[in-house]
Amino acid sequence: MPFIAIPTALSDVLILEPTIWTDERGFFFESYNERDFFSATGLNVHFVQDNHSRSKTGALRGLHYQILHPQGKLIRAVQGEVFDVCVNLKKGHPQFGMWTGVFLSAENKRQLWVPPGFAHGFLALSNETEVLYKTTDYYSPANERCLLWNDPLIGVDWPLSRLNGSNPILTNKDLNGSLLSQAEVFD
Ligand SMILES: Cc1cn([C@H]2C[C@H](O)[C@@H](COP(=O)(O)OP(=O)(O)O[C@H]3O[C@@H](C)C(=O)[C@@H](O)[C@H]3O)O2)c(=O)[nH]c1=O
Repeated sequence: MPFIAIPTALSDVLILEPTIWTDERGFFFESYNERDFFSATGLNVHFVQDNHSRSKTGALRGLHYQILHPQGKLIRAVQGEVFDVCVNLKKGHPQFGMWTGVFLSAENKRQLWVPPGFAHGFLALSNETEVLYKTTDYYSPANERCLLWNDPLIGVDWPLSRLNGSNPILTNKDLNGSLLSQAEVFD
């Protein structure tokens, strides 16, 4: 099996762990394979966009989602490490408002599958952290929404102790995210 799917605390959110082939030259692995993704998840997804961002230690991006054009995301770090978080925003779902977080790093090569219907964000834990992710729908600025990263009602346990006393670095958009109680969510 080229990769294994590991469940998380949130239903439908999966950690994918690839098989790594190493030899004297270095390593090789299939970072994405549509057929194996289907075998492991039962999902027939179609990715239409790849994104790549670089972040400094302490950069916190999120928690983002798109209404009307929700995106499923397959996320991995190719340099450094992130704490990657998602929050279930499906109205009426038993896990509505619940979060899970996973460390993704260039070293562990883990990927996180975040289905449509979730807000997503990450905290960079090393300088020059590079994150790549595939999305199932296109960027749609008009539908972009931001959930407040530190909404006490959600209570994400960000590993801020890893920042050695510094505050997370956030954009104005992210500093002004909505509280869950006021956020637009998915029907
Ligand atoms: C997300 C995105 C941004 N942009 C542009 C808009 C803006 O000028 C610039 C930076 O955008 P942002 O500040 O929104 O980038 P960022 O904060 O990295 O946004 C991303 O955060 C993570 C957590 C996600 O889950 C993504 O879906 C996305 O929302 O890039 C695109 O052209 N296409 C895109 O798909």
